[in-house]
Amino acid sequence: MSSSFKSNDHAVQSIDAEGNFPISVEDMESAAKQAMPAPAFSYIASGAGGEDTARKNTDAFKKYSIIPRLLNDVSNLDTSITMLGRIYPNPFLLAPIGVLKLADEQGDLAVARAAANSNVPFIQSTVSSYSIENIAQAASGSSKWFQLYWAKDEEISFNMVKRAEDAGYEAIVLTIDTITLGYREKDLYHRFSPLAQGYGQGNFESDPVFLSKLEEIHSRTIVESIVDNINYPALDWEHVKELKRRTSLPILLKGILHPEDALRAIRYGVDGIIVSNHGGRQLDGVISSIDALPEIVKVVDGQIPILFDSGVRRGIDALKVLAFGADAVLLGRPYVYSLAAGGEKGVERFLANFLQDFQTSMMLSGVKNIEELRQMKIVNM
Ligand SMILES: Cc1cc2nc3c(=O)[nH]c(=O)nc-3n(C[C@H](O)[C@H](O)[C@H](O)COP(=O)(O)O)c2cc1C
Ligand SMILES: O=C(O)C(=O)c1ccccc1
Repeated sequence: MSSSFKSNDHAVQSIDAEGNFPISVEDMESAAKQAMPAPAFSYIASGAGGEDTARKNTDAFKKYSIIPRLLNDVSNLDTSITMLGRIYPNPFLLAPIGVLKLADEQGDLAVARAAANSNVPFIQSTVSSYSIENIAQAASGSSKWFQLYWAKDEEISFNMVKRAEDAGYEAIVLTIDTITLGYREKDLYHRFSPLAQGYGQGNFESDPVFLSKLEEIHSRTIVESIVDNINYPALDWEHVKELKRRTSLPILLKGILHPEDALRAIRYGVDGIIVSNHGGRQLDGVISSIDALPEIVKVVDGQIPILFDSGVRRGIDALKVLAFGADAVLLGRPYVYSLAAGGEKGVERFLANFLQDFQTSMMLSGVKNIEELRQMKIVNM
């Protein structure tokens, strides 16, 4: 029960003496709320505007149902997928989430280690609390991707992409829905900006290109310069072309909601898309991610991988995403709550529970591998 996970001096203590940890995401969220100052918790949990889209993301899952097949010997489950020329043991990745030090002093380092120990790739944010090199070292040998917020001064972006390549990252995720930060009423009320407080500068304070530019503009602090750089409303399809010229890594676009944009991504030679509304944190009033998915799957027609996030809370949600024909699922807020509630061990617990929930759901749906799962019957009733 969440009530037994009271505020803690250090997050790891919220796994109590008996080794208990919250099971449901709802209880993890309560534990995280108790472990963090109110503005920080609210930053993570809330959405933009009236939070209608954030609410819809989770609600919309409930209206879809799976129709299971039975008597299909599911004693040997295979949860692996092949994507972008690699085999991944699970159809899950950890969504890029910035400023993770808000939840735990070890931030991304703890998450990257837990992800590595759980065989789940970690997507590192541009505005992570620790640097690409720190994280590569903390979780060496594991699968990692890099998420890019295009910088106004593009030499900074290209250098970060190069650093990710050098550190062995496997793909670049260009986030296209955050050309300016969403209008987040709760953060405005709390006057809370984690970037301004220095939680998101791991990749900048370690970047020689960024630092040399900073010296050119003496009046700017690191923080002012980061904020100025990642606000980039000029982002356009031409930048996608340019990014393709600059890296040999696969490029995925994160934040696709319109089928025409999915098709355009294919025309521009993009390697994959992530159907996402940023967890309802950007434009309130946009379609829920799961409602956007089926039409996109239809037009993309298997040409490139389709990944998905926003609203996945349980194994059955992930099952529905894959049943609609997506290739992989990104987990977001739940792992941040588990980090705040229990540090690195908390994230490991959450991932173990989530994978168990997912595998149980697969078995009870009568599918033994992800290809069978993607053919499963899903209805809106
Ligand atoms: C606190 C927080 C910070 C985030 N930071 C980033 C980021 O730096 N880059 C990015 O592409 N998405 C970021 N996201 C969005 C996530 O990648 C993902 O799209 C979203 O969390 C999915 O919704 P869900 O958490 O409700 O499942 C952030 C989300 C949260 C909650
Ligand atoms: O809060 C977010 O959703 C996000 O993407 C972000 C953007 C800038 C800094 C930190 C997080």
